[in-house]
Parts: sequence; C-alpha cells; structure tokens
Amino acid sequence: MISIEGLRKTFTTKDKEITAVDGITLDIEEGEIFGVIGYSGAGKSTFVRLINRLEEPTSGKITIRDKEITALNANELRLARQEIGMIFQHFNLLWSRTVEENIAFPLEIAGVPKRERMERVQELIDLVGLNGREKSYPSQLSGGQKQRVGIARALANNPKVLLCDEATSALDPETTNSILDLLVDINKKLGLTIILITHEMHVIRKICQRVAVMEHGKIVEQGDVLEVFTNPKQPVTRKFVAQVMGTDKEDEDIHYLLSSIKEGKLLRLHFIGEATQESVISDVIRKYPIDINILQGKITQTQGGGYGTLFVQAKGEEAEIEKAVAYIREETSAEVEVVANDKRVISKHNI
Ligand SMILES: Nc1ncnc2c1ncn2[C@@H]1O[C@H](COP(=O)(O)OP(=O)(O)OP(=O)(O)O)[C@@H](O)[C@H]1O
Repeated sequence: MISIEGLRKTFTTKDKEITAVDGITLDIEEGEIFGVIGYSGAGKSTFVRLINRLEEPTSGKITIRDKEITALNANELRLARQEIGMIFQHFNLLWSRTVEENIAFPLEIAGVPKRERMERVQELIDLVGLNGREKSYPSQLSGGQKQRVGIARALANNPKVLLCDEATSALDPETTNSILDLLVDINKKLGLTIILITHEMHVIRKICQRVAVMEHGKIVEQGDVLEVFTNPKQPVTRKFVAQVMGTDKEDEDIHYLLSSIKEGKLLRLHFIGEATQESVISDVIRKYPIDINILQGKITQTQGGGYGTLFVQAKGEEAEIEKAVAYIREETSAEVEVVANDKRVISKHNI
C-alpha cells in the first residue's frame, strides 16, 4: 500500500550537512498500524514528514496506493494530501477558531459546500467523542480534547492514511491511553492505515502490529511487535523493550531467587502470544501433586498477543516436578526451563 524506496534527506546548514534520513526502504500494508520508534535525533519526524512531502526528499521514491507521491507536481500533491491526514505533538490547531471551525477548515479548502460541511463536522465530532464542545476554542480544551480535534480535522477529507508525529508525547499517561484507543477504533472502523512515530515503546506495544526501529537516520530493525519484543536484536531495541518490561537485571534476580528458595526447583516460564491465554499454572497443579509458588514476573500485552516471563518455585517430589515440566514443555505453548546454579540457560539478552 505504501512503498518507500531508498528515501534520503540531507539538510545543509551553514557549517555542515546532516543526513536526517539515510536510505530507508519499507513497505507498509493497507489497514495496519505501523510504528516507528527511535530516540531524539534519530530522524523520525523528518521521515514521517517526507511521506506527505512536508519535507522534500533529497532522493528516493514514495508510492501510496500506486500513486508515486515523489513524482507529483504541486497541484497534484495538494490533491493527494487530502488522502493523507496528519496529527502532531502540539496539535497545530487554529486558536481563533472554534472546535467545529477547526474541523471544517480542510473541508473549506477542499471546496465542500456549507451544508455538507456541517454534516461531516457533526459526524467527526461524534466519531472522536467531542459532543458538547463544538463551540469551544482550543484554549478551553484539555490536551486530550485538543488532540481529538486534531484527529477529527485530519480525518475530515476521508484520508486513507493517517500520519501521527509524536501524537501522544505531550499528554499524560491516562490521556495517552484514551487517544491510542481512539486511534485503534478509527483504524478498525475506517480501515485507515496509520503510521505513527514515537519514542515510547508503550505506544508501540499498545496499538501497533509492526514496528521499525530508527537510529542515525536508518531502520536498524523491524518486524511484528511481538517478535521484536520477544527477540530484540539491536542494543537500541533492547533498551526500548526494557522501557516496558523493566530493566533487564535477570542475572541478579536469578541469584537472589535461587538463594531465597529452600526447597523444590526454580522454574522460569516464558509466555508468548496465545500462551498468555492458557491456564498453564492451574492445569499443572491440578494434574500433578506439586505446589507452585509465584515469585516474580511480568506479562504485557501487544496487538499480536501477550509476552512475558514468570519465575515460580515448584515444590514436591522431584519426579513429579519433572513430569510437570515435561507437561508444560510438550502440552502447552509456554516455554519452561529449570533454573539451577550449575546449568543455567539464560537466553535473554543483557543490556
Ligand atoms: N530543518 C532542519 N535543518 C537542519 N537540520 C535538521 C532539520 N530538521 C531536522 N534536522 C536534523 O536532522 C536530525 C533528525 O531530526 P528529527 O527531528 O527528524 O529527529 P527525531 O527522531 O524526530 O527527533 P525529535 O523527536 O527530537 O524531533 C537531527 O540531527 C536534526 O537536528
């Protein structure tokens, strides 16, 4: 649906050249929520602004639904942009216009007649949940409400793509979640393709199906969010995963857990995808005469399913514990390893 080939952007300042986007090639599917994550300066904003040519690429090709955006003249680009909505970190609203006038603005520019415009504005107000605030000015709204206006305005001309430039970075966690829920809602209702850039892994975890990690203008890793969470390859990706899963001090934790249990075995259970939906622990204690004591763990949810690790103490006859481990290994989709001082298998990364 969106195809990006060899995209580059170099800024020339007085004393130097900066390559903000350095040869990005990427395909984004119709209807997906695709996240781009990176630290400040990685080139994310420049990248997303190149997609609708708010920044002109130095080189490379962008095609959206078979239309080569990079080959359009100014007039064609103006029309093509009606199919590409955009929302911003600081909302970019018109402060002297009311909520409904802000939302109507792109419709006015597109030459939509007044009656039709007002009907469409009302539909959009309903869609983003701003009923009762039609006559308010942006200064009278909370951050979350302002972003809802931004979203309604971006959707006014029925775009096929929505670009989100750090759209929740100025919001508190609760408001962030409500805006992310709204984005998922409009993605499902309207089949809209969403590309969002962020420096927060929580945002990626919550709503994206796929993610690309940017560093120094390049994509250094990409894949399904669950896959990237489970098996991050680059150091920068591991740091982002740690934002959600906590700092990876597992080695230290294991020493502590091992020294604290006086009997039984320490098991490390790893849940990926559907495994988080299974009743692994209760099945095991129902089937085998052992006790399971939960010691430590964290499970988190992504759009592709859950992911996480649980440390448990298994108490009982050694033979029964072995049978229980074999059962988990063979009959469930959770992974299990017996953690021991001498034969620890730590597959997880170190940061
Ligand atoms: N108009 C410009 N002129 C010169 N350099 C620029 C310009 N815009 C961006 N840059 C530089 O390009 C690099 C990438 O910036 P960009 O804003 O795309 O990164 P980012 O990942 O979005 O970071 P942030 O979240 O801090 O904005 C930075 O080194 C930045 O200073």
